[in-house]
Amino acid sequence: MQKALVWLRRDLRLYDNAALSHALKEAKQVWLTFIFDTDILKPLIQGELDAKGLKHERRVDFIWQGLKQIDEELRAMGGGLIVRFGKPLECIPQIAKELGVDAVFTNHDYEPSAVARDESVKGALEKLNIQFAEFKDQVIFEKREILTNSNTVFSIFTPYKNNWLKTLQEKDLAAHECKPKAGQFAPIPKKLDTPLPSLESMGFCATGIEAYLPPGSEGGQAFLEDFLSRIDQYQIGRDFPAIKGVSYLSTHLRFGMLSIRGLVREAHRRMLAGSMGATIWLSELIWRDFYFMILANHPRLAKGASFKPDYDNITWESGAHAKKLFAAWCEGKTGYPLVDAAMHQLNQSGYMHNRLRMVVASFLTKDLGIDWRWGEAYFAEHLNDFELSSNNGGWQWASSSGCDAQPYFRIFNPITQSEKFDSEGKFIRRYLPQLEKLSKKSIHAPWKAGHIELEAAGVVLGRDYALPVVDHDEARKKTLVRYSVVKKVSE
Ligand SMILES: Cc1cc2nc3c(=O)[nH]c(=O)nc-3n(C[C@H](O)[C@H](O)[C@H](O)COP(=O)(O)OP(=O)(O)OC[C@H]3O[C@@H](n4cnc5c(N)ncnc54)[C@H](O)[C@@H]3O)c2cc1C
Repeated sequence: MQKALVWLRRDLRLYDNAALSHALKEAKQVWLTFIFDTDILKPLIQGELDAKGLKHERRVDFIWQGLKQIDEELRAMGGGLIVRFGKPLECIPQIAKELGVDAVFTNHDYEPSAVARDESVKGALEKLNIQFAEFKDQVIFEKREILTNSNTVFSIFTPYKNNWLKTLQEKDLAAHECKPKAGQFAPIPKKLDTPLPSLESMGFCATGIEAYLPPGSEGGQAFLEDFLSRIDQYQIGRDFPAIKGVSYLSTHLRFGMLSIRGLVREAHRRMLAGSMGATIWLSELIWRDFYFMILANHPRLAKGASFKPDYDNITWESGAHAKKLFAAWCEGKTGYPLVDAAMHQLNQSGYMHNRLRMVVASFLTKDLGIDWRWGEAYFAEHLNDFELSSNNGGWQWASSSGCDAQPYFRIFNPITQSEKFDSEGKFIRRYLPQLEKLSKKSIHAPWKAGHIELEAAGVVLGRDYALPVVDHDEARKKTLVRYSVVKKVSE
């Protein structure tokens, strides 16, 4: 093949990239492109805007900085990245035609809307006699590669994981070599060689995300190295949000700035060498594959369906009261410090620790009685690492409607969760400085503290910090009644 175009989407790296590797093997000249999709980005420009009318959107900034790195790397090798702000269905065939390529190479995306987009782009390219070649890249095993003995897809994690581990071979983890020959990254023809569209020109402002989340493969690699020095203790620290126990790699993984094969290779090797931390971490990476597999096989989940249809019979709170409770949850004003600190972490940084995602999701659905879909949508808007498959999986796990979810009668107590996983209140103090002076006993439930302690700590409840919006014990009883419809339907 003479010429190929690689279309980058959620695989923003120039190493161990399946589509790029195949293109470099098959074509004499290779170009790369990325499209800032107006169908995805335009709806984001709403709500609060800055004085220039620009949206503060960390993910767009993070992607933009990652692309800048790729462009610089490619230019150093004689090529460059062709970046457009438009509709892929129009841009990809147009660029492919102008370059005169024989094929467009890309990696699989499993979200139903992306699958539909790729089908249309493929159709448009076919009309131009241009091949569309797709590859597995962002997971180890996809779609129907891991099946039960009766050839069905798994819906329970542990047997899926066991089968996944049994199936795994060295070739599944081998890196896709991406070594261009001299001149193989072809210079961009003048007509197509426009500068990277600025964030401003697309309606976004710089967010400063790079200060705490260095973008690109370089940033991901630095985070990975830091984590590998701690991985053996992962199982000890991973549940405690105040300590640096987890990898913080989810956003780099989300945008493919790191290769999943590289991460699994590291974890697997260390697991075989006896590291408990690596064993548990590998399990988390398998959860990621699991949820991708679930979404690929159950696309209805992207349309708001409960995995277990019975759960669609639940009547959630509605009306002005529900909206008020939801606003308190979003703004971190529920009066439950661990929940509120977690929501502040999300709002301030775009990240929330896994333990806290479980706590706040349980609180929203089982303490406030609010539909998990509201929480799912809020996370989708605010998480830097937002991934439809894992987010949906996580919310349906917490609300009990998901595959392999926690039983509906298991209701996290936000106070005991706080006492157990933030016993000193260090995480709470970081995000709720107004509670800083409360004792480690009172900080989990300030309304239980005596007047003297509150006064000494300078806290007036209802002024400096919210009074609890619900009583957990009462909410728990209400939830058991709310979920009883599920029990009745299932019986
Ligand atoms: C309600 C809810 C919503 C969630 N939404 C998302 C989301 O939108 N995007 C996302 O990547 N994860 C999501 N998760 C899973 C998990 O919370 C994050 O992956 C994790 O907190 C990211 O931090 P980390 O990279 O430090 O994780 P680590 O603990 O270091 O884990 C390493 C990697 O394993 C994967 N992983 C870990 N836990 C899970 C899990 N439970 N399910 C699937 N993959 C997992 C992630 O890719 C993560 O980066 C959600 C969990 C819940 C309960």
